[in-house]
Amino acid sequence: MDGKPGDPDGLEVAARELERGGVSLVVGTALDFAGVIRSKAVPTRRLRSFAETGMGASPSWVVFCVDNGIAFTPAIGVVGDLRLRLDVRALRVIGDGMAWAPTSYHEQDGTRSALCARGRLIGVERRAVGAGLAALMGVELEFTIVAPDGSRLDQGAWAAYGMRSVVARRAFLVDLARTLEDAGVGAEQIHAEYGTDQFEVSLAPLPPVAMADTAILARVLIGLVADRHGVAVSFSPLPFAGGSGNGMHLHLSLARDGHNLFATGSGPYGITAEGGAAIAGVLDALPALLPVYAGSVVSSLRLKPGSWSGAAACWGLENREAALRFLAATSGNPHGANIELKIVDPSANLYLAAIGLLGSALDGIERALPLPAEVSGDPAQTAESARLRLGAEPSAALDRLASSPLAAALFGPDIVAGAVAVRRHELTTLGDVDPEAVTDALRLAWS
Ligand SMILES: NC(=O)CC[C@H](N)C(=O)O
Repeated sequence: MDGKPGDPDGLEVAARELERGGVSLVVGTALDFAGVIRSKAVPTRRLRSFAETGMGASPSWVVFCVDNGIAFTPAIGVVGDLRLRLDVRALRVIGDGMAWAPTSYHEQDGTRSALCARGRLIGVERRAVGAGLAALMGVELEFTIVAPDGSRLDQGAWAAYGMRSVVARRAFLVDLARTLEDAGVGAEQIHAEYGTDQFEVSLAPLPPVAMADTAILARVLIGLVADRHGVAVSFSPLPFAGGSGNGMHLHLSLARDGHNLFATGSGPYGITAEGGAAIAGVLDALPALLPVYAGSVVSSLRLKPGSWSGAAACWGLENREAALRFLAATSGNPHGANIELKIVDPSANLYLAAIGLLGSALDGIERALPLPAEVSGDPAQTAESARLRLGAEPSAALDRLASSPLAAALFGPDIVAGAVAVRRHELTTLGDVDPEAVTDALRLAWS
């Protein structure tokens, strides 16, 4: 759209254009630390106000929990008011009379809030640029179609990656493809996954903030289209106990002066010294950052060996059991060499997860860490499999996040305390509940 922040007349003009185009409601989304998409909406006439003044939101918005409880911390209480400001540069018309844009949290004096995960990711992206690195990130969104009440749909038509699965859900998929195209999301694939009624939408690589914004838009649209077809979607990391998990795998490529750090060096598969250091940094930080990537009470149920969720703290070429799958530069890989963090799931706050991945890669480069040994087979079969295992002790992982100097540097102490508090709330309220009951309770929590 034409209106730019600081161009008030432009925003007034843009609002009138949107109204003429049938847009009556402008919705801004914000992710809380539990990974739930929260929103504020205004009549289109109020576009400028949403972008410039922002709409009020209590600081507690960032620590809302999956059950809508609030995990207060010493710094995040009932007093105070933040302003949610719409980033109109990312605004898209999404149909059904609505337009959407991401928001950032600001203080009342206009400065960006220390609790704003999106603002922090903007900072980390700038840090990469300042270090002479071009970072691109891609994301894969897995989800499961369910009945509106969260129960299973008819399963008779399902085959893993099956053509008959596509035929059975074609009305939804065709509408989804068109809706994603109309909103400019840039989906690269829309396909049936392994689990019953599980699908995946993968998005083209973008700079980190744009990637996270676009992924949230895609999730909103997937839910909107599902609703049009009388179904719902589960973005739970494990919708049904004993079934297939939903990942939100994050890809990262890094280039210096146009040279891909994972393809133009003399290490294995062409990995450069800096590329190896980036891989080492990401792996080194994994134990501490795990709750940022896959921290919900159902995430630990997904992170099991043999589920392609990458539950082992290692890397390997095309290794789907490794937390970091390495994708080499080949003619079959149009986006070039990159690393895929497979442990990330849809309960993550994607801004925080992107900060973790990019920030720990930059940390590895700054410390010039050596590339760790590759694990080329199934990590569960190696002698050190117990040491590599991720996700087994969620409470200990929260302690590691709370005391991690890297996490404090990347996210700031207030975000770390808030992120730990929402996950502790889940462990306290649902940690002892059996897998059937907890997957039932949270099936639609991230929808
Ligand atoms: N194709 C795949 O890689 C499946 C991934 C798996 N669904 C997960 O939980 O991450």
